[in-house]
Amino acid sequence: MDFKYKIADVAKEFGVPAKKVIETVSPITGEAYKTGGTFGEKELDFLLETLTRENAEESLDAYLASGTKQEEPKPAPKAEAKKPEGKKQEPKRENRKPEKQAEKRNEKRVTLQELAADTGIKKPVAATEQVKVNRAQVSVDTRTVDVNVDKFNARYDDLADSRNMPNKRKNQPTGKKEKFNNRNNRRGQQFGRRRETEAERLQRIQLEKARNAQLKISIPDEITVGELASRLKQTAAKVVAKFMQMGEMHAVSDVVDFDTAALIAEEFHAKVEHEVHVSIEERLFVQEEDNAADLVERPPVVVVMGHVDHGKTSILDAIRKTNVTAGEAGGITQAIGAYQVKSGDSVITFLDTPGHEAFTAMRARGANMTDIAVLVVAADDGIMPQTIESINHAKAANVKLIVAINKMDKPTANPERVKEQLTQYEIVPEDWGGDVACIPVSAVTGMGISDLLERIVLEAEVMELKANPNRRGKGAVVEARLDKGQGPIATLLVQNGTLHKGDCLIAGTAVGRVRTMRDDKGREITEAGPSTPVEITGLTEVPEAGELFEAVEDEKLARELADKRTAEAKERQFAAYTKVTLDNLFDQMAANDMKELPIVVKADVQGSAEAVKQSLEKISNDEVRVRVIHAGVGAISKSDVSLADASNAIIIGFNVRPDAVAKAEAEQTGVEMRMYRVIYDAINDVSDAMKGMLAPKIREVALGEAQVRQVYKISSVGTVAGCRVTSGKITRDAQLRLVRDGIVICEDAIASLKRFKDDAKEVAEGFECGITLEKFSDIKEGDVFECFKLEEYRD
Ligand SMILES: Nc1nc2c(ncn2[C@@H]2O[C@H](COP(=O)(O)OP(=O)(O)OP(=O)(O)O)[C@@H](O)[C@H]2O)c(=O)[nH]1
Repeated sequence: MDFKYKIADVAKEFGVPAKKVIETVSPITGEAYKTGGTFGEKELDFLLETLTRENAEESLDAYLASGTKQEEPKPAPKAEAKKPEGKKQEPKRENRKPEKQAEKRNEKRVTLQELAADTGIKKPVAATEQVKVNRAQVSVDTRTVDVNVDKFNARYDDLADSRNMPNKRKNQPTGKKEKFNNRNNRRGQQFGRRRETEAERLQRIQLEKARNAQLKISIPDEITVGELASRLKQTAAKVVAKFMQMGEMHAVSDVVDFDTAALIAEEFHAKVEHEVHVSIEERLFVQEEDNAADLVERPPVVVVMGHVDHGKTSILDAIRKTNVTAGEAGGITQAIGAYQVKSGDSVITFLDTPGHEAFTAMRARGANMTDIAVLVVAADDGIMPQTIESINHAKAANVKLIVAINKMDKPTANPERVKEQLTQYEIVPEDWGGDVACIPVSAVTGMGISDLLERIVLEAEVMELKANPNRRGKGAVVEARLDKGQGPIATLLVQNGTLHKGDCLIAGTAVGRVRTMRDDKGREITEAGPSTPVEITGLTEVPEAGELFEAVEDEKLARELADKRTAEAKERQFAAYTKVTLDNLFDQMAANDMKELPIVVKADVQGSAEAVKQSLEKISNDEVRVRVIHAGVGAISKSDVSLADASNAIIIGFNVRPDAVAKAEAEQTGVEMRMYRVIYDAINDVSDAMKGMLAPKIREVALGEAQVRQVYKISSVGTVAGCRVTSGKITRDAQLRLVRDGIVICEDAIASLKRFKDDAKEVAEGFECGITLEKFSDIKEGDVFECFKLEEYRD
């Protein structure tokens, strides 16, 4: 910024006539000035320079010595020190010793151009005009104090680097004139004050910091000692020492819980906050439990199971028909995989997914939709393998069981036999003193169907099934498909809350807004309460049956969660999902606090299945209870694998093999299947696994075969078999099995293996060798040596 100064003011301040100011400046700049006019900084600088030189002291020593001179008012500028030019030169001069100054005080003629260049004035001036300047003498004449230099120099003060100031003062010669000192003192005080203020300010800030900066740290549920130390801004050693003072020994890598860490942190006077990690799920889904006051009764959700051809579909049809005749509007146009029927004033929701496979497959995905399972048993057929499976699947899911003894219209119907058979599977009918309702029905004649419905309603009342309709809808996907026109269509069962048209929901990795919503009769509806099955469109992709869904407020967050789930699913594909296996049982017991080992047993005959089941259940110990959730006969099927998958069980096969589908399913789901031929081995393995001592499996690796061509008896060595290696190789450290006419005679180790007279490590195919065995000597010509080694392996 270019400052303008009034010439009259400048003259006044410098104590010289305005005319002199003009006369001094004008020759250099070449401009004409008026007394009442103004000029800029450069002119002022030049004026200062000239006046300073004119009033310069001959000798600084003399000047310093002349104490009285200080009183003499001199019309010299004294603000020079603050002018840029003066600033540039003054420190040089001040730093010089007086002698040096004297040496250098040679007068020198400086041309006006030089001076102008010095002062930064570019305007050409007459070369002849010369000003007598003594450069070495450029000094601050501080004797005149009348000049109000601050007026001109305030901006320099502001710009002045306070760091330079102390030096400046330090370099000031002592014994200056009083006024000089005074002014300097004043300035010194001024700067001193500023510095003091700065120091005070820093001190104050530090004090404040110390006071307020009581360290605030957040500690998660668990934290390592090292991490705690770093959050406390302490060394780990100090924190460990603090633990020791409190009577706890911890290493830096040890993990301590929140309470312990908080105690230590408080010892360091830190303020502790509990660090809570909020997952997307926690932010997205309603976390509060429903208030008891908000809960209202909801219809029971029922599924029908049973052996093939015992009449599941027929019963469901009969139920629907009963309902239609009862005047249900909308007719029989049941469009979706779940529907509601009325029994009296009550409503029952049926899942139209007959069979325990679908039921368990859904359960495997986390959906526990069913409250009651109707077990259909044909009165003429009695309990069949799939009936047993159904019983076990229902038990594993902990659902209420009602038995429908079907085909009662048939003359061969024998309900009593069915009841009797049921007791073998711990299902005791009511009329035999148990708690399981057995309702005789006929899907063909419709007999007993209403009794069955009434019974379902009764059981539901006892179960006090309740839900809160005044919350965002959540539930499970019953089934889903892709429609060419409408995109993904999903049948959902609302389990709690109310789902509205337009709601945003997430089901597994599928997100979207409910575009259309239809009930089980195909009617458009706008909202669906608890236990209501609906068919919706609007999802981005087809969710899997059994997937849980929930309506959410934040669609963006829901999409984020869907992405996260997709990524997790991919990760799971790569990292094998750790299912319980006998190999990892012990670790899983420790890590997951396992209290129960569920097992599915399959055997060749019922007798062995029962025997295996009982023997296994007996080996329960204090930590883990072995529970056989299903013991069946026949090859291991897909249904067994899905049951094991849903219940995190292992499968034990006794004299049976898995079928191809089950094998593939087990591989995919990571369900362990172990096959045994001896019950004792199965029992041993399970009990060893429970103790964490499961021996590794051992298999035989065939190395080669050799045929005995000749037998020599040598007194000092024993029996030597002269052999020819017919396949593979014979190695010195391997085991040998002696086979004679297809019968294994013995297994032994090789005592010596020689090629001619030399010891050999191994002999390859086509070569001859001499073999002696460690124990067995009755070797005969024509015997075959099978060479093998045993190898440990894990599945
Ligand atoms: N007599 C008589 N026959 C019945 C009754 N219920 C079902 N059936 C017959 O039994 C056969 C099988 O019935 P479904 O309803 O298909 O049996 P399901 O259990 O659903 O069979 P899957 O779907 O193959 O598992 C059909 O031929 C029915 O007509 C009944 O109460 N009485």
